[in-house]
Amino acid sequence: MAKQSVREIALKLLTQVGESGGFSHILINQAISRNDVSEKDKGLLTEIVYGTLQHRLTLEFFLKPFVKKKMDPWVKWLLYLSVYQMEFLERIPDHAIINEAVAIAKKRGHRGTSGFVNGVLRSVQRKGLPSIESIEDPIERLSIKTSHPYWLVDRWSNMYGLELTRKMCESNLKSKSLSVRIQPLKTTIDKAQSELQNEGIDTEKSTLSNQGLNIVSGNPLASKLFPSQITIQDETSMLVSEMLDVKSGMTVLDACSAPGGKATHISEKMENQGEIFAYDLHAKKVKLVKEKANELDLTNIQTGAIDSRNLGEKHQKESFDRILLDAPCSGLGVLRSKPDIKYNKKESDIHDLAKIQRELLDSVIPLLKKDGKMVYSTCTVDREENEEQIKNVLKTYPHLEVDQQFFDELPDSCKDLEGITEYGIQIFPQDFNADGFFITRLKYKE
Ligand SMILES: C[S@@+](CC[C@H](N)C(=O)[O-])C[C@H]1O[C@@H](n2cnc3c(N)ncnc32)[C@H](O)[C@@H]1O
Repeated sequence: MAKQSVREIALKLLTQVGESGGFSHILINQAISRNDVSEKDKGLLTEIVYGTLQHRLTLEFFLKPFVKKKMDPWVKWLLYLSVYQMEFLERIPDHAIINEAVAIAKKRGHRGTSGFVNGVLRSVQRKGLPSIESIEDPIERLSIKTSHPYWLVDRWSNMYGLELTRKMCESNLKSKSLSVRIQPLKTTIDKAQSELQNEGIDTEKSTLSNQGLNIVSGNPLASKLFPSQITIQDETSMLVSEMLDVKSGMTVLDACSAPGGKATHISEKMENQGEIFAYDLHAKKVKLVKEKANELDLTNIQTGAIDSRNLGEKHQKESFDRILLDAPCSGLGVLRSKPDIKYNKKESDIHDLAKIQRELLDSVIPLLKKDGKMVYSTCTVDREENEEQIKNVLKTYPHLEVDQQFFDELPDSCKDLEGITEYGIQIFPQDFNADGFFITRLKYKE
C-alpha cells in the first residue's frame, strides 16, 4: 500500500476522534508509531490534528456560509483541517493546502466530492471568512472564538466572571509544555538538570515542587534518565502530593491511584518507607500503578482493584495518617492536551461525577486518623466538583475543617492566585501554563 501523506493520516484520525470521541492523544501516538512518521512530520501531524480539534467550533462557524448540504464526516473534517491550516498556520500557502485537499478528496471520493471541496475552499479564499466579532452575545462570541461549547462558557462565566473565563478559554488553546519529576532517591534536581542539559534537553526548575523540572526544549522521553530517574508529570499535578505533607513511615491511602503519578510521588517523598495503599477501580489500571512503581524501584506501594466507595469493608476506621482522594472528575482543567473532552462532556456529567466524588468522600473520611490529614483534588475547573463539594462535606462532617496550614504551606508562586478561597485552591490553566487543578486539605478540628 502506498505510504499515506501526513494530511491523509491527520484526516483519518480526525474523523475517528471527531465522530467517535476516542482519546485523541492515545490515537495520535498510535498513528505515529503505526505509520512510521518522520520526526519532522510528527510535529506537523500533531499540530494539524490538535489544532483542528481545538478549533472545531470556530471552524464550523467559518464554514457555515459556504456549505449548505450535509456532508460525509470525512469530507467535513477535510474542510476543517484545510481551513484550520489556511487560517491558523501561516507558513503553508493557501494554494498548496487546497491542492492537497482536492487530491485527497479525489483519492477517497468521486469526482463530485473533489469538485465540491475545491469549490468550497476557493470560495473561502475569495470571499474571506465570516467575522466572529459581529456576534452580539458575549458568551456566544467567546464560545465561537475559543471553541468551547456555549454551556461551558456560560457556566464558567457565572462561576468565575467573563474576564477570567476568557483568559482560561484562550489559555486552553495553547499547546502544553511537558514537565518531569525526578526520583530523589536516585538523583538530585541539579544533577538531573545538568544531565538532561548534556542530552540537549533544556529545563527550568518548577516553583511548585522541588522535584519538578519544566521542559523548555527537547524530548525527555528520549533521555537515558527516563523512566527510572524521571517521570513525566505536570507540575500542578506534582503540587497535589507535595500538599499531602507525608513523612517517612506513615500509613497512606491513595483511593483513586491509577496510573500512579501521585502514588509514586508520595512514595518518593516517604523515602520508600512506610506503607501506601493504592487502589483503583479496574485491575488493568491498577497494573499501571505497579509498573510505574517498579520502573522507579519503589517498593512501599500495595495496590488493589476495588471500588473505593466500599473501602470501609477493607480498612478499619481511623487507620490512615494521610489520605489522598484524587477523584474522578470532568477533566475540564486538562483541555489543552485532551481537547476532545470539551465537546464530549455534558453538564449532566458534572452532576453525576459530583455524586460519585461525594460517595468516595463519604467512604474515605471515616478512615482518617484523628490527627491525620486528607487531600481532595481534581483536575477540573468547576465549583460543583470543587469548592461546593467541600462546602457540603463540611456541613455533613462538622468535626472536620479545611486545614489552615495548607494555605501557609502553599509555594510562594501560588500565594496570590485568584483561585484561593476558604475551601482550597483552584489553579487555572493560565496560572502556570499547565493543567488546571483543585487542591484542598481537610483535618479534624482541634
Ligand atoms: C484523576 S484519576 C487518578 C490519577 C492518579 N491519582 C494519578 O496521579 O496518577 C481518577 C481515577 O479514579 C478511578 N476511579 C473512578 N471511580 C472509582 C471508584 N469508584 N473507585 C476507585 N477508583 C475509581 C479512575 O479509574 C481513575 O483512574
